[in-house]
Amino acid sequence: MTSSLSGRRFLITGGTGSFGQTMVTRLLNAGAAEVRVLSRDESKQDAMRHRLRDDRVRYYVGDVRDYDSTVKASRGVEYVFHAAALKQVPSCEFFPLEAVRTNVLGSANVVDACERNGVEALVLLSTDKAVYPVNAMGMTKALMEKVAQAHARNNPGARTRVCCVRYGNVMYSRGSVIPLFIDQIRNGVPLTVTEPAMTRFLMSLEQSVELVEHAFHHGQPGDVFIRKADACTIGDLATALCNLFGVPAKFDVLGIRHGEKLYETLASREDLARAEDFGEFLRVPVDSRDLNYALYFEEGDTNRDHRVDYHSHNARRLDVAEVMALLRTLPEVGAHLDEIALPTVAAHP
Ligand SMILES: O=c1ccn([C@@H]2O[C@H](COP(=O)(O)OP(=O)(O)O[C@H]3O[C@H](CO)[C@@H](O)[C@H](O)[C@H]3O)[C@@H](O)[C@H]2O)c(=O)[nH]1
Repeated sequence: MTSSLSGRRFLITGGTGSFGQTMVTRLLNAGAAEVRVLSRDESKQDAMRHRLRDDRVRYYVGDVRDYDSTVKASRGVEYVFHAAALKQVPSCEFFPLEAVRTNVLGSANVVDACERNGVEALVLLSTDKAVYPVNAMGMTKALMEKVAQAHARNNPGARTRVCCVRYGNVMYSRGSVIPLFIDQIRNGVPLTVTEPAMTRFLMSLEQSVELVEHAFHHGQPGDVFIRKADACTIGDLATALCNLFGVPAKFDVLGIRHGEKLYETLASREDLARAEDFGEFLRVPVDSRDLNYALYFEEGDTNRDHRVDYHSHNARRLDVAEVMALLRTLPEVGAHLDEIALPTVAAHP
């Protein structure tokens, strides 16, 4: 990816988040000429500015809900990664219209602004929760995928190549369960496990960035790219963390929260009927049949009946030892482990 990024100009919406910060650093290291960050929170931008100290990064305070913000931020850039979203499941359940405004209408603003400004490629970040969605976050991300696909289908001569990526839980992302469990371990309280048998796909931040890079290089208009991943139960994840920190595994079992599923689906059987398998990645091309009624109603899809969805209950399941090994590879977990391994320095009298 390095050579093709060198000298190019990028925009990352939601650029101060976990994904955004990793992507910004990667683009700078690859020699990007300019990386813009569009986000709402000026203080997070300020913290990032101080941390990076790189003139190639430009900060735009704004909101994807405001079309004007997206037009201004994407003017003159060649590539856009759209990560800005409302992504906490419980809060989207209580405020679904807010999720519609950011995840659906905001994403449509980004698509339209890119097209208007002649951006070459736009990659939108989706989630496994968009497949057979049961919660407002997943439903709005599913609609975001539809907005991207409709742009491709309705505009064969489009200036912007728009595609999506879909992935599962990113380990140690902000507000997610792993940092929460580590806090609970450090505070000596039982871990609040919702449902020990619940499963989730596990992915590192680096792997999510690689997926976006893959889509950026290989995506055709309307594609959805999926990265295959291993899964584990939440009970095993909690046990693995307790084992790593050398504390007994004690849980408070809370029960499933608002809008949660027992397992997540990365690719539906409908996706798999059209998907191309590239080993680590799946490419699901847009269903490009047009709205010609004869074709729409008479030319059915015969290829999906015997397929099984790809979900976190039937994906490769990591056991406790494997989850421990995976957690050890995360720099943030390593830092916590180093901290507790440090010998205590005797206080001066
Ligand atoms: O106190 C807690 C909090 C969570 N969980 C469980 O841990 C798992 C992961 O939870 P969390 O880290 O909050 O992630 P999700 O709710 O699965 O959603 C995350 O993962 C999605 C990808 O599937 C992203 O799109 C979302 O933005 C992100 O919040 C779930 O099974 C939860 O039920 C607990 O057991 N105890």
